[in-house]
Amino acid sequence: MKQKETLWNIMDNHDLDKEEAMDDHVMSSLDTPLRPDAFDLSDDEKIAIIEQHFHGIMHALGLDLTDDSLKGTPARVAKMYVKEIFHGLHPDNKPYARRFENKYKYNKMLVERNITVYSSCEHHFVPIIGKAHVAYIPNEHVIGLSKLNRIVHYFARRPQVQERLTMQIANELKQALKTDNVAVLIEADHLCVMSRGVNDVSSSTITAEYSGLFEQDQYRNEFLGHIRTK
Ligand SMILES: Nc1nc2c(ncn2[C@@H]2O[C@H](COP(=O)(O)OP(=O)(O)OP(=O)(O)O)[C@@H](O)[C@H]2O)c(=O)[nH]1
Ligand SMILES: [Zn+2]
Repeated sequence: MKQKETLWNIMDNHDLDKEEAMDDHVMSSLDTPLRPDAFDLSDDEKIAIIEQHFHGIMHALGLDLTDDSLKGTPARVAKMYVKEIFHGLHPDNKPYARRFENKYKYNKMLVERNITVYSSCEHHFVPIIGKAHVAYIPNEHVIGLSKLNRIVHYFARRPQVQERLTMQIANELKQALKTDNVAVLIEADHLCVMSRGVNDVSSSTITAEYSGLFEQDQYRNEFLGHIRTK
């Protein structure tokens, strides 16, 4: 049972029947790679372990951890990881997007653009900073505007690659809105490209996912037109 609960916990799909989901669940490439025991520890237990390890990293770098300014850093970093920048690893922190009936029968495109993306590159653990633009064409349901931002923020607050972040957001929107008519475009700067390695401060990365009606040029172009308008 413990194992089953854990499998359920790592799933991002809140719409599936729980038992059915547990029976059917196979890790897909869309899932953030997590161990089955990922949620066996409490946040406080995780913070204590990370603090200890980060202390070790700073020590190995030769830093004096008795220094006033440095001594609190391991605890600060640990708390920041668990409670802030990797907050979206835990399904309990997933935003709940209540569906409302599409009473007005609005059947055109809704675009939420320039949603701030603060994420972390899973290869180097440095920031990815950018903007997400999301759109949908409703069927029977709509959700609150802020939930679109919250869904982006939730998936961004994980170690990520931009492609998977894009797909996870698109997938969640499809489930939350009960429609395939979803578009997600992310433009972002990767600090791992800008501040180290290839040291290119002028390049940026664009990823996009289009499904349902957005696979058609007409809708895709309308979406791209909206996000380009100032
Ligand atoms: N596809 C993809 N690659 C990413 C993303 N973020 C970082 N990377 C790349 O992941 C790769 C990791 O490759 P490695 O060769 O193992 O890392 P590295 O030696 O630090 O590579 P350099 O950055 O080229 O110095 C790098 O090319 C990064 O630019 C992302 O969101 N998507
Ligand atoms: Zn990186």
